[in-house]
Amino acid sequence: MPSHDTFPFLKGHGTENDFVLLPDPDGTLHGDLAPGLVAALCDRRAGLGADGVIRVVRTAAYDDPAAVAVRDVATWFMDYRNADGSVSEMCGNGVRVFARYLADQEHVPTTEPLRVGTRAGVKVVRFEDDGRITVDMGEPDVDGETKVGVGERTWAASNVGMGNPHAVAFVDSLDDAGPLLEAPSYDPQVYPRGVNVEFVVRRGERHVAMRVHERGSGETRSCGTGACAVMVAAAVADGARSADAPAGADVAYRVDVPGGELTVTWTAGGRLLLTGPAVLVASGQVPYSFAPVA
Ligand SMILES: N[C@@H](CCC[C@H](N)C(=O)O)C(=O)O
Repeated sequence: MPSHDTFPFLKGHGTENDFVLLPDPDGTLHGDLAPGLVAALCDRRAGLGADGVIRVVRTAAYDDPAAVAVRDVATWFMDYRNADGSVSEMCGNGVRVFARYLADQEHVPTTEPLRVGTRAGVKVVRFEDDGRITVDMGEPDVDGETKVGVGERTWAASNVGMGNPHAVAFVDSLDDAGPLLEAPSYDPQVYPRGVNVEFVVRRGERHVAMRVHERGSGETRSCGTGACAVMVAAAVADGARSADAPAGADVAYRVDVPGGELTVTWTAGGRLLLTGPAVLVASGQVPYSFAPVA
């Protein structure tokens, strides 16, 4: 039962990339959203368990420059935090779950495009007739080759920016990267703020499968920005699109992740559209006494 001793939460996921949502329309939780609280909420044994926390706040109620900058065009801002409490610019699965929350709980219309503020700019969301959600993820930043490693093994990787950083490595088998209990190694000069690393195999024509180790969260069951980065690396490697001259016909890839299936379309105009499911699974109240003191 809601009370001033508790704050509300919801739990949701997109292809099993799971999130704790904290409805905070008036921005009253901001001061309390310390990294320690985020990490405690995401703890799978002692907390609610999640890959990240998404605070749902009105742009008008948040003084982050990214929210202030988009107040004229977006009512809502996705304040995304990784499971370790760190801040990220963007989350492709999270923004679909965020949109699902707004539709179900805040009654935003699903018949027209929804503009969501994020630290990577405004994302336009469309609700599909089949229940899936499509997000215009913008134009990728394709920035050459780098290297990633796990233990003794290293792989060439494509550096693809999706608002957040990604390194995409094609491997012979998804098992090659091992259990991914630790973050893969990467070049800190290329990625001074860390990186999300995707391992990819081909499954067929315009069909790939991936695993991901997410910056700040470890191995997860899916990553929407990661699926976009993987699609871009695959389309460029296949000659389906060129990194330098992305204009052409729309190209769509199916991207399998451990938690399901995503579709990424690289439009003729050079933008990436990410389509996939988004569900809310639970809601409840967290006692303020749960919050760690430090
Ligand atoms: N799972 C997300 C990405 C979340 C942020 C990422 N870990 C980062 O630090 O950049 C997605 O679906 O895109």
